[in-house]
Amino acid sequence: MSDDPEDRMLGWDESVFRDEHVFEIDWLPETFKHRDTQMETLKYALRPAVRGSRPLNVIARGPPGTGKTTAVQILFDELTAQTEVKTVRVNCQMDSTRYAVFSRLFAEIFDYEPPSSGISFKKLFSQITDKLVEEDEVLVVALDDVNYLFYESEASDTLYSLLRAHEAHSGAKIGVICVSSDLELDVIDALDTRVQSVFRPEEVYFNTYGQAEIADILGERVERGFNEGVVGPTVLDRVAELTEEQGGDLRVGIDLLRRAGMNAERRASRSVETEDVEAAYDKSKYVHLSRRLRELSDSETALVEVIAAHDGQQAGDIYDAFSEQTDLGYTRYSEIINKLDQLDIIDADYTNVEGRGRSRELTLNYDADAVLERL
Ligand SMILES: Nc1ncnc2c1ncn2[C@@H]1O[C@H](COP(=O)(O)OP(=O)(O)OP(=O)(O)O)[C@@H](O)[C@H]1O
Repeated sequence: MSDDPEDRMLGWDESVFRDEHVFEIDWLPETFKHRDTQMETLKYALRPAVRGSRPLNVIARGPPGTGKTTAVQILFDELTAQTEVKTVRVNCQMDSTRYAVFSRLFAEIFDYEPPSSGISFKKLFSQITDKLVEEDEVLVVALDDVNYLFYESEASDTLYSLLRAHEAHSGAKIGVICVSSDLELDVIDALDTRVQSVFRPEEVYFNTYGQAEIADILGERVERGFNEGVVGPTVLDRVAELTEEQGGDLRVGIDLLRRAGMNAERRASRSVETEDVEAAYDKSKYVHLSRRLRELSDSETALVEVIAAHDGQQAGDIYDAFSEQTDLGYTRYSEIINKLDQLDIIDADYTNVEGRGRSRELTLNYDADAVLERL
């Protein structure tokens, strides 16, 4: 083996990382900086629950990766540890219908799944509310990524049932926190009027972090995640800068740090340099895309694949290619297009086509290879 340190490999027991877990997506930060105002409003809204009353409802909005889920998680952990309030966070990407949301509530409240043979929604609903009344419990439900309920046209029914629970079953006390990262979606406006008349939420906005805030927040991860002196201020600033360029989603920064650390180890270096960050950026900048693609159904994934192969073509022509693979009708096809458009995976803009009137042109918002690699 050569003596050149560049050619050396790090031993198994040598690492730039002190604790790699802090770069995992579900790691809950110990300090939650730059979110005091948002946390105060959330606490204000939830305080009645601690006194045994129905809390205020909340809409928490803001771009991806600005700490909305973390805020809810921290508050829910506190409520569970210190009070009698029951809390459930529903991930609406996974549970995107009213029935699925209530099945999740059932499972969390009873500690076992509802019968797999299926029971009517009415029964599911009344078992949950009966139990809350019986135990005199207040339930706070966070509908995380609530925008997915809108994409499936399930939002109004779901919220209506949750918000009217106290009337339908006298005394059931439920508060709702709607979390949305779709800034183009006006949650209240998009609900049926019957829901609007009972939904007057407090609004909490999670603004994008600035570069200095990003560096400050990521600094904590660096301290906990890397050994001392591995990541210097120049590297941290570059990570913060690139994260801001990608819309300020902290996930990009966290992923960049981890990948840069791995790149440094590959070079057998004990410190992370900006070149390791630059090399990681090509992968890290796609964290949004990976996350969105991961949650798609089989037919949605199939359509993304077809669009990748026919990027920029008209919706009608792409449907011809798509229908060779699936037996979905044009209506469902259009719904999937709308969803992919709302998720920013594609653009579906109307254009005038000679002799055919107005038609939608479907283009991927990302490099086709980057998309296909992640499906
Ligand atoms: N102020 C903060 N301090 C420390 N870590 C943070 C902070 N804000 C966000 N994070 C971290 O950034 C990542 C993304 O945060 P989170 O999931 O809460 O964002 P979000 O706004 O809910 O995103 P989305 O809308 O895409 O679901 C998480 O790993 C979280 O720990």
